[in-house]
Amino acid sequence: MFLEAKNLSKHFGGLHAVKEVDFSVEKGKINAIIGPNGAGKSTFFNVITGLHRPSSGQVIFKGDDISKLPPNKIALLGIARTFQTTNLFEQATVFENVVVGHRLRTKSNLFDAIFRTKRTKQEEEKCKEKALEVLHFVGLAHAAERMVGSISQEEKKRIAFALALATDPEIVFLDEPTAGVNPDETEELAQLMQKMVQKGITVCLIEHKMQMIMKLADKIMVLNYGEKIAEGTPDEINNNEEVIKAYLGGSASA
Ligand SMILES: Nc1ncnc2c1ncn2[C@@H]1O[C@H](COP(=O)(O)OP(=O)(O)OP(=O)(O)O)[C@@H](O)[C@H]1O
Repeated sequence: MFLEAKNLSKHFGGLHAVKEVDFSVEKGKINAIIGPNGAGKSTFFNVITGLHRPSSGQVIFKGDDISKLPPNKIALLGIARTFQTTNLFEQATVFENVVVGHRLRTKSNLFDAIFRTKRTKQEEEKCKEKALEVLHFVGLAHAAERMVGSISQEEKKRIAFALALATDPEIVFLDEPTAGVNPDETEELAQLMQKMVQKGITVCLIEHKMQMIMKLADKIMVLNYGEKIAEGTPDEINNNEEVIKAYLGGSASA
């Protein structure tokens, strides 16, 4: 098993945001989590990526229980994530925003930094190379020196992907990666996710855009009031009575 949630729950006081969810992320595939607003999707991501400790249950990555590890340790294992609202530095360049991603993999300490040791210089070079590589991958190399404040929403989404990729992940968790962009841009970001999978990275995303997710995902889990109500291929989800009742017939947006 690659990455697996086992009987995972997260409570906030009396509120069961995630309730006894079993889910395994398929390696090398596009895995999607859908569900109405407040269904627990982001909380599920937060528990898996270490932002929240689970109330009960486990997260197993390549055989090890990672449910009590802090986010930086989880990221070091090769699990990256993006957020719904990407917190980028608007007054810095695209390059400067992305270069920090790979610092996760560096070992320089305060001493190295103060005395600009060989190790620091080599590691800084590596971070710069990595930033250029991932900006190229996401199609933003030409915009490297532009200020983030002056670029489009779609380009900001690409920066979020680049930042996650700069950590050298095996799996990326993308929280609504196409929110706030138009249909053509949505299609381009979907292609970028496919390109990530072709590169050997496993993708797990939260998405509200149903048409897009039905075309893109290999596997879908549906959450409703914190509980998994269905799991399967897009076809299986499309034809699932409980899903239609809880979600597709209700607040879904195209
Ligand atoms: N830190 C928190 N403290 C208290 N309650 C929270 C916290 N985070 C989330 N919740 C609650 O948990 C429930 C699930 O929220 P969550 O954000 O995970 O849902 P979601 O499916 O991602 O929703 P959306 O699609 O609107 O982003 C909601 O009722 C929310 O108000």
